[in-house]
Amino acid sequence: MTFGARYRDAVGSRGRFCVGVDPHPELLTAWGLGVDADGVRRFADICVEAFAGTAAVVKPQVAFFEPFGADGFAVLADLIAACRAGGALVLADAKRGDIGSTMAAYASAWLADGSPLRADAVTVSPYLGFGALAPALSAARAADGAVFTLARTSNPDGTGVQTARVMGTGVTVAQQIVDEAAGENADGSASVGLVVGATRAHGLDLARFGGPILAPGLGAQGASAADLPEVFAGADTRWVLPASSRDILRHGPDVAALHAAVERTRDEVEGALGP
Ligand SMILES: O=C(O)c1cc(=O)[nH]c(=O)n1[C@@H]1O[C@H](COP(=O)(O)O)[C@@H](O)[C@H]1O
Repeated sequence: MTFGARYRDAVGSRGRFCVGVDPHPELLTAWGLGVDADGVRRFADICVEAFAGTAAVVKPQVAFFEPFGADGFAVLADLIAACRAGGALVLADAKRGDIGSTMAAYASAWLADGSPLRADAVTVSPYLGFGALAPALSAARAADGAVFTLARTSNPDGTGVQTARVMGTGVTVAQQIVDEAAGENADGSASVGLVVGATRAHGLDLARFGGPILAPGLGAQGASAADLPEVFAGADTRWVLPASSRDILRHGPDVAALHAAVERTRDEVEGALGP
């Protein structure tokens, strides 16, 4: 079953929302946990309980596990496996990007069967050239998984480079990434997703893009569900996947409150985007 089919099933039954698992040190402390591997493990266990059976997509932010070394990666591996076992798709937010031969190794870590970190999808950065992502795209297809490539990020610092014109064309860097990603999805597999922040007008033509569009920025970065129809006017909103981390996680460590926050935000998103 292609990633596209699995994705449609997940959002069809659970709604369009991606919850981020970002164990910031401040959140660990606010949850009464230590800023150490044991604290991250407890944080992850609570997130599994609250999200694995509810959210269509769970997105662990790898950066917050890395400071704990091998112990942090062991927690991450268990979180990924438990969320997948609970029926959520897992998008590992690792933002990998390197020369092609190195991308193949990254892709096998996050997408190959048998890897301890095997997720359904991984975020990648196309700024060593979209073509450098080719081994990751092949690995994604082989695994019925996906890579989500940054296009127009939610942070203000990205604007200069992402809205620059590609030499010899009138097309922005971000639009060229969208167009190349759309070409990869022409086979209908939806094995390439985009990352387009929900925080502002992105200036992209997304009309021909047939794959998931991760839209981070809800809550802590200022975007709201009510902004989504305008920001994603012109896109096929069935593919838009709004995401939030801190605005959900601030309701922890109470499992019921976290669960309710996901359902509430998902309902707001579904209401705003419409069928
Ligand atoms: O790829 C991402 O998920 C991402 C892309 C982007 O443009 N902006 C962005 O905020 N993110 C990630 O989405 C999460 C946002 O967290 P909150 O601001 O707490 O909702 C973080 O893990 C970011 O690394």
